[in-house]
Amino acid sequence: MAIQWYPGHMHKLKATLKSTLPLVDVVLEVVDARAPISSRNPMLDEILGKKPRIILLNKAELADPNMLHEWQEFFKTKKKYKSLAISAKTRTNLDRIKGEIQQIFKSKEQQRLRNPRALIIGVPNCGKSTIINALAREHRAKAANQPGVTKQVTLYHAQSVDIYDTPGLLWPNLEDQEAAARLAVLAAVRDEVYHPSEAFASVYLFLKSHYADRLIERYKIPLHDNAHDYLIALTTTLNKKDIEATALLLFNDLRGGKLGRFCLERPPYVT
Ligand SMILES: Nc1nc2c(ncn2[C@@H]2O[C@H](COP(=O)(O)OP(=O)(O)OP(=O)(O)O)[C@@H](O)[C@H]2O)c(=O)[nH]1
Repeated sequence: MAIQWYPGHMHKLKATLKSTLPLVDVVLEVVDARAPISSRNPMLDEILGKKPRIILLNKAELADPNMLHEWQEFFKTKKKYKSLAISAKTRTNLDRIKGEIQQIFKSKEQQRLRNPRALIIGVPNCGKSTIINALAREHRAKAANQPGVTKQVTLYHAQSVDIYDTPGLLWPNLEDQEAAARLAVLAAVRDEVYHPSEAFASVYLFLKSHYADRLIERYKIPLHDNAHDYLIALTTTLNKKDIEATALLLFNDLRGGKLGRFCLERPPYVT
């Protein structure tokens, strides 16, 4: 698969975070609730160090509720950060983000002098801008360049919290091909950079073991042992041009909720 890691990005990420982290009280790390590990950059742990962090499992309204619950339990066991399942689209749990930020900020001396400051970070398409818009509503204001902060960072004054945005800064760990495939299915990487049939092959067994009934109900054909045979059969049934077109159609059905709420991975300790 042609999904690749871009080496220059880590250097830029480290440099930008080095100048921005001292300015903020908390980091909001946004992940996709349907693949919370694949949509994280594992090096972020090391770079963020001890900075208080809240992991936002966004797009929760699209995620399989049972698996989402497993993920929430998983993140609860991690002492390093808090976690919240949210939906920027349906505005679920957005007030709790501000509540959690304020709790972290409470221990700071400056609390009466200024708003808490949060840095929002996450891989492309995880929903950062939508979250900022939803949090800020009519109070949103984009500030000019901040001294000492690279141009990569923008400050928004939301109501009762200031949010630093980092567009295009964090890239997923695309060296892990399985994780990259999940991101491809979730539209977190551009369609041109991968072969849909290969991405589908990576998620097929997971879909087959957890969502077989939904696939059968929607496409009315039995599941096959391997992804390739299944795609060939489905291509004939749906009268598509080739298996790439069929895999893309399937992704669009998944992304559009036509196969119901789903996740593409479970916490490591769940078998
Ligand atoms: N269903 C659903 N869609 C969401 C949610 N949050 C964001 N989206 C959608 O996800 C897509 C990406 O959202 P953005 O806010 O642009 O994501 P971003 O992280 O700022 O993306 P980059 O600018 O690429 O870094 C958009 O189509 C949003 O409408 C959510 O909670 N639920």
